[in-house]
Amino acid sequence: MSFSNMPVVSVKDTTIFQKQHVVLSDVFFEIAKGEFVYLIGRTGSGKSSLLKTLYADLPLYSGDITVAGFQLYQIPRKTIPFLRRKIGIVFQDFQLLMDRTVTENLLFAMRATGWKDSSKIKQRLSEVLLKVGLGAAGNKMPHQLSGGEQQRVVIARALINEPHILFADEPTGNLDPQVADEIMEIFVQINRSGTAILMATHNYQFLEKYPARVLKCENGKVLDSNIHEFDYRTTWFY
Ligand SMILES: Nc1ncnc2c1ncn2[C@@H]1O[C@H](COP(=O)(O)OP(=O)(O)OP(=O)(O)O)[C@@H](O)[C@H]1O
Repeated sequence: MSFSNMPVVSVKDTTIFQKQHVVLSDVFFEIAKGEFVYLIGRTGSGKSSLLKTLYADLPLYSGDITVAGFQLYQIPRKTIPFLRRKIGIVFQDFQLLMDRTVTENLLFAMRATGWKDSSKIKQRLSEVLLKVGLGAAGNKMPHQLSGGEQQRVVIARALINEPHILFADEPTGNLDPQVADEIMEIFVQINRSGTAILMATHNYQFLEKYPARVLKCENGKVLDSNIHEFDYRTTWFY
């Protein structure tokens, strides 16, 4: 298989742990380049633990995971920043530096990931801000922005290095429904331009409005709508 056909995420025979506690076992799935996949399941079912393992925030003790070409089993600590440059991460809580402007927040992430050329930095800054509909907000402080706008900045930050995949952990969990919808629309646009997305969500309206493959954490396993038949609506309680 040539590298260009390789899945962006490949998980084989993996166990997901929180400390010594097994959260998920026998996990197998792949995510193709440019694919959009939802991650659902009741609270405590293991969605965040799975995502954290995929972006190497939790160690992989058992199984075989490759993300954006990086093997995660025993990945050296010094390699993790290079993995993180190939992926984007968006959380529910916005995690911006509150004492810095939007531009400074993005610059901080760019410098941390090796950007040096000031004209390229300027160009990429305006590209990512435009992508999230914040072309004019560069000089604002986070507290001058709404929750939805702050989340847009986080998405812009996650896009800086043209990630192969975005991992989003309930990215609209703190937003009201209208704003959540606008943020979801941004993810859809990002996906249409070729970036794979794995999004944990409790918002089943997204699944109805933007149908896509679903991975579901349930009873310590991960079910895959490509393989298993399940109706997410009848089990959507948490
Ligand atoms: N830091 C931690 N230390 C120990 N156990 C943890 C930790 N974080 C989560 N867990 C446990 O791991 C299991 C899975 O939790 P996880 O946060 O992955 O679920 P989740 O599906 O993302 O839930 P939610 O929808 O509420 O975000 C739960 O039993 C939880 O109590």
